[in-house]
Formats: sequence, structure tokens, C-alpha cells
Amino acid sequence: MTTLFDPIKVGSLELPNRIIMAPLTRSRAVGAGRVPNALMAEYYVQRASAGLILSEATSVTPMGVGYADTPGIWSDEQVEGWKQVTAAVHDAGGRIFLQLWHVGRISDPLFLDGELPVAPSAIQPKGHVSLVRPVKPYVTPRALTLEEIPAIVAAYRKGAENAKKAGFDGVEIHGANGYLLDQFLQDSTNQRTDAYGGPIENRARLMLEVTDACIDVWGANRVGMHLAPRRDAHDMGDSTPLDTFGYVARELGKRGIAFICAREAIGADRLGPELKKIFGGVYIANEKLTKESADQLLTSGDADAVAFGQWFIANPDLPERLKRNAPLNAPRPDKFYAPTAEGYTDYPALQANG
Ligand SMILES: C=C(C(=O)O)c1ccccc1
Repeated sequence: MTTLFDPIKVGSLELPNRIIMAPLTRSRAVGAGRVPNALMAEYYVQRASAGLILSEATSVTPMGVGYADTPGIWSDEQVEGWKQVTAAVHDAGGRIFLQLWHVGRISDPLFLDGELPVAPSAIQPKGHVSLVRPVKPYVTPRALTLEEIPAIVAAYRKGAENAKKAGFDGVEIHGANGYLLDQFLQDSTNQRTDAYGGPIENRARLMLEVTDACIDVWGANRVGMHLAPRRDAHDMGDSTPLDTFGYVARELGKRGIAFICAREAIGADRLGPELKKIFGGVYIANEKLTKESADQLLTSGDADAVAFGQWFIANPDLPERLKRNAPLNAPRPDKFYAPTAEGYTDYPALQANG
């Protein structure tokens, strides 16, 4: 019976366990340059016992930013900043992928030097700009012109190249949670009439062009994809979800990428088991999992590995704690996005003889 502690090959990497650290935005890349720093290196190295760390979402271009103090991967300075993170994780025997991100319409002119956010179509998302006070509704984004799209693909390619320069072990493409690639994929947010809109193969085109660019840089066995088939973030929706996500899973399977990591909790409406069959590769399940529900997913074959978010925030030595059935530290949501060491690097690990 497969357990969390069994090794697994993901792409060309041998992982010592199936306990993945989910991508977690923590807003500690403080400063105009959005450069990773020593505090971030300390946070990641504390969690290096994960089978694989998926880094926090990292913008591939300034126009892809939508939150305060989140890091980028477009500048030489940011590459240098990330090098201290990857070196620390590798020195501790860990493995880390960078998550490549563009928020699309989930932004605001205050993050974009006064520019409107860009998107497949000019459709205002319901909801408010995250973590901004006073509360501010999202604006109506500007639809990207057909001529602008090659530059978006080029930005992801550059991000993939810079991730390699920075010492990462691979890249995960953020295709989930209502951000740019997800906005193109789902028909509630994409009303284009050109080659990037209409039928599923057109709406998936940008996601797959970005995937092909990353494969060109890294090879398929070092590229992953993050998906949110439940369509529950940032006012998303699709009229034929299994067809839409099934098409993506099939196309990613044809390309032989290292994994799909799908954010969907255990629930009757989840598409995971179907998508896993269609994809045919390593399927990582994420969100609100416990040790029991994670074990159940592995035992049933509905997932090959599991990603924990909040439990890794609060427990730097999560794999050891799960192995020992040790008590887990409680996360402190008030510090999830505060630019402080408090609630970031001060969660205690078990005592060596604990
Ligand atoms: C990158 C995020 C995502 O994937 O939802 C995110 C960003 C800000 C806060 C929480 C999560």
C-alpha cells in the first residue's frame, strides 16, 4: 500500500517522500525590486525535508503582479536573490521548483504604475483587491491584443530561463486560481473571437504555448502544471469543466510533463480521478488535506503525491511530524502575509529527541 513516506520519481527527480510543499504566497519579498532575501532563504531551508518544495507564485513580468511584496523572476537582481534560496535548500538536501505566475486581471493599477490589468477579455472580476485597505473592488481589465500575446509567452520563457540560472530544479506553471492562464482557459472569462478564444483548443492555446516554451528551456521532465479544476477562485467558471480540463490533461500527458498539481479538496464534485486517468502522469492533490485524507488519496490511487499548504507554514518539519504522529503547530493566519519573521520562520521544529 502506497504511503506518504514512499519515494516517488517525479519527472527526472527522485523524491524521498510524497509530501509536497504547496506554493504559498507569503509577501516577504519586501521592496520595489521584489527581490527574494535571506529571510525567505531561511523559511525555505527550514522546510527542505519536503519531497519537493513548490515555491510561492513568482511573477514573470511587472505587468503580472497583483499583490504587495510578492517576488519576481524577471530581473537579474531577482535571479541573484533566488540563488540564496536554492543554494540553501540544496545544501540541506532538498529540491525546489519555481512557480511561474502572471495574475492577469487579478490586479489593480496601484501595482502596475497606473496601468490597467490585462486579461483575455475586458470582464471585471467580482471581489476586492487582496490585502489592500480600504477595500477596493477589482477594475475592469484591458483585453490583450493578439499582437501582445507572443510577448506574454516570451515572458514565461524568460522566467523559465531565469529560474534555471537561479538554481531551481524545475518550474511549475501557475495555470490555476483564476490567474491569467486560467482566465484564458475558462469560458466565463475568455470571450475572444480570435485563435485564443471560442473552442477549448483555442482557450487552452496560451497555457500550452507557455508549457511548450518551458519544455524547450527545461525538458518536459522538469516542468509541472498547477490547475484548479473546481473553478472556485477569483470569480471563475466554465460551462464544460470536464471537457475543458480533460483537454488540458490530455495535452499535458502527450507532452509528458513531470506532474499536474491540482488544487481541489476531497469532494463529490472533484474531477481529480478522471483527470489523473486522462493525464497518465504524476498527479499531486492539494488543499485542506489531513494525514488521513492524504493517505486515503494515495491508497485509492486517486493521487500519487499530496501537497500541504498551511500545515507546512506552521510545521517546518512536517514530514517528520507526520511520520511520528507528532502534534502539529497551529498556523497563525494573521501572519500569513505580514512582512515579518514572526509567523514565518519562528514556528518550532520537534526537538531532536522529541
Ligand atoms: C498565488 C496565490 C494563489 O495561487 O491563490 C495567492 C496569492 C495571494 C494570497 C493567497 C494565494
